[in-house]
Amino acid sequence: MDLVHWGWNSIREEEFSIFKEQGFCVGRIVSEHKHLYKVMTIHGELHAEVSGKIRHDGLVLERRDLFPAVGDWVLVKIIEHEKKAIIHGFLSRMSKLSRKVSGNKVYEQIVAANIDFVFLLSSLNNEFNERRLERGLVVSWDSGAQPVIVLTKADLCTDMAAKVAAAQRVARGVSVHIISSITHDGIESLSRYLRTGSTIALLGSSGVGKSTLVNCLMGEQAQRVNDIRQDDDKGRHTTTHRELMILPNGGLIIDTPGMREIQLWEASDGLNQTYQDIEEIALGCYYKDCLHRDEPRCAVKDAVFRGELDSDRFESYKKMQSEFADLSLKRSGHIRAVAKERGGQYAQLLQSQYSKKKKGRRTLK
Ligand SMILES: Nc1nc2c(ncn2[C@@H]2O[C@H](COP(=O)(O)OP(=O)(O)OP(=O)(O)O)[C@@H](O)[C@H]2O)c(=O)[nH]1
Ligand SMILES: [Zn+2]
Repeated sequence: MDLVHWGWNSIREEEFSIFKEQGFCVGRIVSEHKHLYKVMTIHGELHAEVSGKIRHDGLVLERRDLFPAVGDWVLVKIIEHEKKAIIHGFLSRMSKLSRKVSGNKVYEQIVAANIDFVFLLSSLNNEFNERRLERGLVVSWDSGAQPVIVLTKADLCTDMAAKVAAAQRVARGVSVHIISSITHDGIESLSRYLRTGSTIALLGSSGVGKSTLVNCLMGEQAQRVNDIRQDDDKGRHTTTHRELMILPNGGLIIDTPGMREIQLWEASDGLNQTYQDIEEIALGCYYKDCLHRDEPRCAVKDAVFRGELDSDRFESYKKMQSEFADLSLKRSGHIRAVAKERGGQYAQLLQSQYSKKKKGRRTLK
């Protein structure tokens, strides 16, 4: 098995060399289900579980970021006679698509790691929504990967020009592709991203056509099997299909269930990158830390008033700004609660997990 097709390169090799000396084998997570993994290694695909230490630190210390995600390069020790592997850690993440876990908990859930491009899918039929595209762009930029807007179901669209213009208004420098996975129109234009070893994650609401696009790109090799039941030595458990797949013409694609809902996790570059126009106008606000709400001499509100900035776009920006502020508050509350319940040491660990992402990122102003 040549891992180059799975995204392995000289930078990874260098990082791995020290672990190699320690007897570790390396592999890439191709699927995950309830902390049971499938890992692609030079020996082929193996079932894997995390080590007791990762499980302990991840669950007891609530360090969810220690669990590997689809796309991660993991360090494993292979148990020959059991045909399985134990994951002891992973190589640094070049990018990660994160969201908040559902419910009241304030944990980061990593849905895909080490991605080069996020294909942000939006269908060109009645579900088309500029505001949703904006949210998707914020999340995509925050991942550290390059977003690409893919407008699907072109064959069902009757007002193409208006919708494409709307998408381009939102895109601001991000490439927009118009495709139909049924007629194959526009599919060829995506080939520039599908280079050997480059990883693409698909992001988009249920029904936008993610699986159909995967099938289309996979061509005749398409083998999307639904969840299957498998017997193994430990009894029956559910395994999922592969979520990281190699495309026949090069490139890898990730399609996981976690990519249906676009949920914010942390304010960082994403908001700035998506709303560069607002950031530029805001340079003219009287107060340096203007939130463009009740402050006097606010250039952004003036621009909306003069009709130079779309008010819906501004509202969507403000809404996400509030959501991020709310998340930040919840995280602080959570850290305080953890400190009270378990002591300062655990709280510090949690704090470091939260602040790790902030490093090197621009704040709003
Ligand atoms: N006409 C047309 N239909 C499409 C196209 N792409 C997808 N569809 C249809 O849209 C429906 C949903 O497509 P899926 O590929 O299952 O959507 P999905 O994004 O994977 O949905 P989830 O798995 O729920 O997240 C299916 O009935 C597809 O046949 C397209 O380009 N044109
Ligand atoms: Zn302002």
